[in-house]
Amino acid sequence: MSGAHLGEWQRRSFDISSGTCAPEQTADSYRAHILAIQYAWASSQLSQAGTASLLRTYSERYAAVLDSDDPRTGLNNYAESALHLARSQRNHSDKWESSLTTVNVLELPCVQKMIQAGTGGGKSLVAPADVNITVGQESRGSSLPVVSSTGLRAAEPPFKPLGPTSWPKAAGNSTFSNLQSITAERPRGPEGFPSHHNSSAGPSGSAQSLFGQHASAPPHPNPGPEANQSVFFNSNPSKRKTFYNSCGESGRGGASRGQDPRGGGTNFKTAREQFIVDQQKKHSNQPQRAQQPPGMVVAMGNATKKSLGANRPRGTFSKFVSPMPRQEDKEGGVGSNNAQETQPVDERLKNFEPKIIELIMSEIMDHGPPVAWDDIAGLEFAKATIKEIVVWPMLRPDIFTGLRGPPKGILLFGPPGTGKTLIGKCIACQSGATFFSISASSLTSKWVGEGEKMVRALFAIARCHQPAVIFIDEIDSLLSQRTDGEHESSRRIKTEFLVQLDGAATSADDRILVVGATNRPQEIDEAARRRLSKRLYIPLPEAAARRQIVSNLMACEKSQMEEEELENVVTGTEGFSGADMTGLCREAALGPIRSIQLSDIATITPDQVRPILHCDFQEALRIVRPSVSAKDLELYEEWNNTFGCGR
Ligand SMILES: Nc1ncnc2c1ncn2[C@@H]1O[C@H](COP(=O)(O)OP(=O)(O)OP(=O)(O)O)[C@@H](O)[C@H]1O
Ligand SMILES: [Mg+2]
Repeated sequence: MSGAHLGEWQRRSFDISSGTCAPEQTADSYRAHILAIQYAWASSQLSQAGTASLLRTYSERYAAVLDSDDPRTGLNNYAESALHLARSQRNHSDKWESSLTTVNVLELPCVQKMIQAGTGGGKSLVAPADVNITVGQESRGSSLPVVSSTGLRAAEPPFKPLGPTSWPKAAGNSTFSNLQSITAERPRGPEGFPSHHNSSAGPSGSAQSLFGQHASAPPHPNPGPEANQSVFFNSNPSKRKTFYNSCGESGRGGASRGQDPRGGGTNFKTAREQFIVDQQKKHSNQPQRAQQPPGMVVAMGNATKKSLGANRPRGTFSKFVSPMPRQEDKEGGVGSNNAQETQPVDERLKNFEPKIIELIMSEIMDHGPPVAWDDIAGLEFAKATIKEIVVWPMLRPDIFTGLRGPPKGILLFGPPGTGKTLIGKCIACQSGATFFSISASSLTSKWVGEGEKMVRALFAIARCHQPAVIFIDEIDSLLSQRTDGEHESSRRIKTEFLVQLDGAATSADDRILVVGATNRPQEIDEAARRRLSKRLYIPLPEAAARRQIVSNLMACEKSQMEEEELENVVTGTEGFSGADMTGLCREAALGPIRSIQLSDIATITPDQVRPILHCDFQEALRIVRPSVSAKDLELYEEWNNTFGCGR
């Protein structure tokens, strides 16, 4: 042996004999030893005699560790699994009596029918395709069909009195197939499936295993009492119980186990099946977490709105769900297990850390109250453009192809409080696309150093859930001009974002739209500006829009205002943003409360509160001022004239 091998050998021996190893480590070391010996022999480094002697020594030591039932020195895992197997064996002392008798089998209408068919020229009752079934063998010296271990016993030919000649010529398999097919086609009911059909097939002896496997019929996905009425009428209660247990478990755990034709040995389960069964038993009494919370899928025409984060709904309207995985989820509870099985992780996401995918998913917008286009006052041009480039292409991708293809990036810019975020919410509700709402600050600050991974994962997930809209509020903080002094990590995020945007823009097949919103369009990097090719100005609301905002808000309150009074409010709010208008209405709504005597405030009923009047608005107008200055407006107008896509 070379010096290197010898050194390794000695180190392992020392590891084992040092006495500080856990039994698992000792067993591992011995296993490694044995492998090394085999390897050395295979590469002619050890003689055969030496190999045999070493193997014997180490195999014995290895076995001693495995078999010892002292938990400090041994694993005893063989015993554990053997005991487990022994425990799960079915009870053979469970007496079984067949209720099949010669007489009652012959009385079966299906048998009668078959006999008639047989005597009537051997015409088969079923189409040949239906007869392609696995059935028992023919008993020697007789043309009677018999089922071997899974059905009628060969030792007791049940139709003896008739004699072989009374049976149709179609011997063996097809004859019995007829019996099976007829039985399967008969209407189910007590007389259709009498208790005669008792089986020795063991716990999994469902109707199908009783008669062999029907190849042309798919297995019942959820074998239940209805699908297995032959057992329902089994006279032996403990047999029935065993059957139902096995059926229930196979229905949930292993898809086809209930139809296992192996008969007696079907109690065997793989470790995974056993685990699932154990988990089901454990959780069967616990309320299951809703698989699909309300609002998770909203059908929009022929498109579907998937809210991926809806597994953990947020917002004031939803129940609090802890962000920490629940114990049963950790344990691989039934719900989570099923969910994992039914929603396999997309191939394209396999290179991303689950933590990052989870973070992106949890960032996906929870819509809260739905926003309709009519809820957005004014902004007619922006709304029409967005409908044209977002909603319709999402709904009719077949029409919006080639030059009509929608842009891959939109920028909504304008003064604060003009409804940019509101438009984002509306797109979420109305487009029928998977909507990702990520605030730029969460990408830049929350996971320092993870930012570019997040961006990559975000686009990868969006690609898996097309059509998708990625809405990035305050996009200026993500895509501001790159400067020399900026932090390396934010520069990397920007670069990654631009790369991804380019990818989304260049791939014709991808239906991913990035919508950015900002009130600082000047700060956006020129490369990003180019990629957000449709730049829509969201201006301050015009008079009609301001009127609509006030009317909409007052419609929900008790108010009394004449048309001229409303007009007066509208003219008095020139330069107000949508948010300012909302603020004004809130202030005015407090007017009636302020007019209540302090002594009455504790006792007054809601209907005794007077309606909101014009004077309340006049009062409110003294307090609420517009938040956007004329100078700011000029900047927006200028930027719009230079880079905007509006009229
Ligand atoms: N056009 C509008 N129609 C109806 N309500 C509006 C409109 N614009 C603004 N609002 C009201 O103002 C609130 C704030 O609007 P929003 O958050 O969309 O503004 P924003 O443009 O995103 O502002 P910021 O640039 O500061 O983020 C909305 O919740 C809504 O109540
Ligand atoms: Mg906003």
